[in-house]
Amino acid sequence: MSATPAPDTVLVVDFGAQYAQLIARRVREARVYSEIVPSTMPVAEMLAKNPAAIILSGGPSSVYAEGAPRLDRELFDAGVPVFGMCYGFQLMATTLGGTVDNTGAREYGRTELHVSKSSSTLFEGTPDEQSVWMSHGDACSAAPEGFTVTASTDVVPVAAFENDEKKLYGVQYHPEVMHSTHGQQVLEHFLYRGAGLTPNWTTGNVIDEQVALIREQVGDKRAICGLSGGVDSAVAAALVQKAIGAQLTCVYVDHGLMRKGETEQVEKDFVAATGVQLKVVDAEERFLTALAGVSDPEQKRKIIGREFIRVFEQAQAEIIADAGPEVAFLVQGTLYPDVVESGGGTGTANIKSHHNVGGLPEDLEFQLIEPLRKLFKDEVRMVGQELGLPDEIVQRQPFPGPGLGIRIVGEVTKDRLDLLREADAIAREELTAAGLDRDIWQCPVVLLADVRSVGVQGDGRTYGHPIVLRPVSSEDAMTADWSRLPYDVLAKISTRITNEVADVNRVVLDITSKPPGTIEWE
Ligand SMILES: Nc1ncnc2c1ncn2[C@@H]1O[C@H](COP(=O)(O)OP(=O)(O)OP(=O)(O)O)[C@@H](O)[C@H]1O
Ligand SMILES: O=c1[nH]c(=O)c2[nH+]cn([C@@H]3O[C@H](COP(=O)(O)O)[C@@H](O)[C@H]3O)c2[nH]1
Ligand SMILES: NC(=O)CC[C@H](N)C(=O)O
Ligand SMILES: [Mg+2]
Repeated sequence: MSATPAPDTVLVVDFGAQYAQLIARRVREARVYSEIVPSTMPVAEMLAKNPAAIILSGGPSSVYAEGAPRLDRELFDAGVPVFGMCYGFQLMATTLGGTVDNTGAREYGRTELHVSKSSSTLFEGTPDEQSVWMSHGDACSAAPEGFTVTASTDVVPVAAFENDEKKLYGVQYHPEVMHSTHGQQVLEHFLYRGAGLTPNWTTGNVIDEQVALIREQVGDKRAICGLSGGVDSAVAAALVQKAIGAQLTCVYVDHGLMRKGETEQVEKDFVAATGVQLKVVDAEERFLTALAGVSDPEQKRKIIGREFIRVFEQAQAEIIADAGPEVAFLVQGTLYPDVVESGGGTGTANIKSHHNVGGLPEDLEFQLIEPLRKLFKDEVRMVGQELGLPDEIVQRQPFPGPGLGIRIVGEVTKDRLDLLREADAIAREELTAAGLDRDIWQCPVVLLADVRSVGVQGDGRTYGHPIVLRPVSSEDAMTADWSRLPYDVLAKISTRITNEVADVNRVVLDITSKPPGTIEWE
């Protein structure tokens, strides 16, 4: 059995850009399949992938500096359409004989672009004056021979160029960010007009392709899937179930770090929607014992990651003991950003150990099945919808695998978890009642267990803990902004938490974007 042929692929070459993933997403939004490769990959290897087009990302280096990442000229002579953005644009310029240096013409942020050739491939049908997002200190002062300059700004004479004959295009700005008002249109012009691609990639293709692959991989063995109630594992499980039906058993680990009502919800919603076999493991004592006395965030994360796998192994043994073929596979809801961040990117720093990637023990007894590892969250939601999962599952806000364990700043204890569960339930209830669930990406509720402050309640002195509300808006959790929630909703949450949750006498709002803050506090 063979899977469907690989779709036309656009390679996004990552020069250490903040936005390489965003570029890949925007290409997919244009319904063309894209993948990210590091700029250290030899050009021959890139071309061997037979890309339909190549996009060169931005990056922090200066093209003229020693040791700056470069590309073999062969890439531009191979007949593959190329679109350079910022550093990629500058690299294309210098490699092909143009001039780039530090002219003092720096631009950061919103900039007015003057389009001089609106009939060009990239700018056709876009206005002569448009807002674009710039972030550069170097500038191109002369385009390579054979290129037409198609746009400028008040400070840079060459802000875009094209060589239609060779299918080479470049812009100094960042068309991938929202603030570039016609960015998506320009990108689509490159893909459809420049590279001649057809917008036909859909998440539907992914389902057929993965179902075929998984059937082939699993054969007549069995698989388990860690099911958290979250979107990723629910969609992964539904996809694998479509492929191998009853050969799949889902395992939900109640590690005592879940929110109020979560276990019941998984049992009710997911089993009702899919009819999947579900094994619920009560592992609260095991996790809380392992976490006793630990307050360092990374240590907590590693302990939780390790205990998860041990529970899956135990479940595996129990399922095998029930008779039937070997349980050889572990299904995970790993997404593309997880994969890129844990090694694919160029020199990305390790900010937090995520329990399901990188944190897996060396002696893992399972082969992994990760059908979503090429997809972004919004695409996973689309796959879920196509698989017929209900909105309550597909549109759920993300909740981290380590659960409330990383929302208690300080040691994790049963009492503190119970307290936080109450506060979290109130916040969620009020946000839902106010109809705000779709407006926010997620709203962590955090207990500062080692902080106390003085309060007055019922004419008496209190010395209680603060609760932090962290509502954020985001597209993919890579960057986020704090949500401007209506004051009356915040007031209601604050009043209810301080009235209803013992030992909490203060509610504070986190108004930090990401960066510099992350979404979770630990
Ligand atoms: N309580 C749990 N029981 C079993 N597996 C879990 C549990 N929590 C997390 N996992 C596993 O870890 C993986 C990663 O968790 P993560 O929170 O990133 O994804 P998710 O919960 O499926 O989706 P979402 O990001 O929407 O919360 C899940 O896909 C799932 O396989
Ligand atoms: O499954 C998970 N395991 C983890 O260890 C983990 N840590 C953070 N998150 C979620 O990831 C997103 C980004 O979070 P941060 O800004 O805190 O890094 C947010 O959506 C977080 O809720 C996790 N999810
Ligand atoms: N964002 C970028 O790609 C910047 C490119 C280059 N480092 C500059 O400053 O001009
Ligand atoms: Mg989750």
